[in-house]
Amino acid sequence: MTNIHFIINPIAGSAKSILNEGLLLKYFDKESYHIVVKYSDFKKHAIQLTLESIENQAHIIVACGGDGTINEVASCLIHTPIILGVIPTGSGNGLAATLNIPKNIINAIAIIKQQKTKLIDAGKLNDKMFFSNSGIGFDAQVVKHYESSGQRKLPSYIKACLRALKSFKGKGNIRAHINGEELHLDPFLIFASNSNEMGYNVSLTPRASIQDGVLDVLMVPKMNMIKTLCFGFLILFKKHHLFPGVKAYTTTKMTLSLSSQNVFETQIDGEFFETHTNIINISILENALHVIAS
Ligand SMILES: Nc1ncnc2c1ncn2[C@@H]1O[C@H](COP(=O)(O)OP(=O)(O)OP(=O)(O)O)[C@@H](O)[C@H]1O
Repeated sequence: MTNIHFIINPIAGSAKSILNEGLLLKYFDKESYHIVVKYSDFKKHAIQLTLESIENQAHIIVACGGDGTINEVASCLIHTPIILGVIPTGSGNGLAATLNIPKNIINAIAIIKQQKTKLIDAGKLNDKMFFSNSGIGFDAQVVKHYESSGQRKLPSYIKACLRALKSFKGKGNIRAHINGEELHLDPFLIFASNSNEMGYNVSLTPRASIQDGVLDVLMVPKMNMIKTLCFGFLILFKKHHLFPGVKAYTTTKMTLSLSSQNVFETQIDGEFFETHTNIINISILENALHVIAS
C-alpha cells in the first residue's frame, strides 16, 4: 500500500485548476493507495503540511502548484527517502518542464502512478533551498513587481518585466568569488540555475542539468536600455551567453558580497526574498532529492 499525500496550492496559476480530492480519488484506487489530500491556506503553509505528512509516514508527497509550492514541499524532503511528485498547476511551471511532466493534469497523474524516479541536485542560497533557480538583480526585481501585482498570469509577468526594466538601478559594486576567480561587478543579473527552464519555455541556462552536480551561472553586466533589449532578444534564440560582457560558468559554489551593509534582494524559485546579510553563499547539494519524472 503506497501512502501518497497531495498538497494543493489553490491559488497557483489561474486558480482554476480542475484538480481536487474527488478527481484524485478517481485515479488512485483504495486497494493500492492510502491517499491524503491537503490544501495550503497561505504562503509557506505547504511547509507545515509537508512536515505533518512526513510524520504520518508518507511515501510520496505530491506538490500541486508551481515552482513556489514545489520549493516549499521539496525543501522538507532533502536527503530523505520520501519521493516528491509534481502536478503542475502553477503559472510558469519551470521545474515540471525540466522533469518532462506535462501540464495536462490527467497525464501528470499517469506519470506519478508510473513512479519512475530520479535523484536530483538542489541549490542552496544561504539557508534556503532552490530546485530550479535563484538570482539577484533584474530577475529579483521582476519577481518583486510580479508579486505586488497580485496576478499570476503571463501578461502580469510581461508587465512586471517592463516595470523592472524602467525602474532597475542595481546595487553596484558586488564582489563575486567563483571557481577561484574574484570579480568586481555592477550586474544587471547574476543567475544561478539547477534546471534548464525558468517557465513559459524560457531559459537562461539551456545546458543546465538537474543531475550533473553543478550549478550553471550567468553573470550579465549592467547595460544601457538598447543593449538590454538586444540581450533580451537573444534569449529567445538561446544565444544570450554570446552577448559581449556576459559570462557563463558551471560551479559547485559561489559567494557574492556587498561592501556596504546593504542586504540583497533575490528571487528563489520565482519567489522574492530579501537576505538578512550582505553576503550570499550559493552552493549545490548533489543527489539531494528523489523525484518522479517522465
Ligand atoms: N491559499 C493560499 N493563499 C495565498 N497564497 C498561497 C496559498 N497557498 C500557497 N500560497 C503561496 O502562493 C505562492 C505561489 O505559488 P506557486 O509558485 O506554486 O504558483 P505560481 O506562482 O502560479 O507558479 P510558478 O511559480 O510556476 O510561476 C507561493 O508563495 C505559495 O506559498
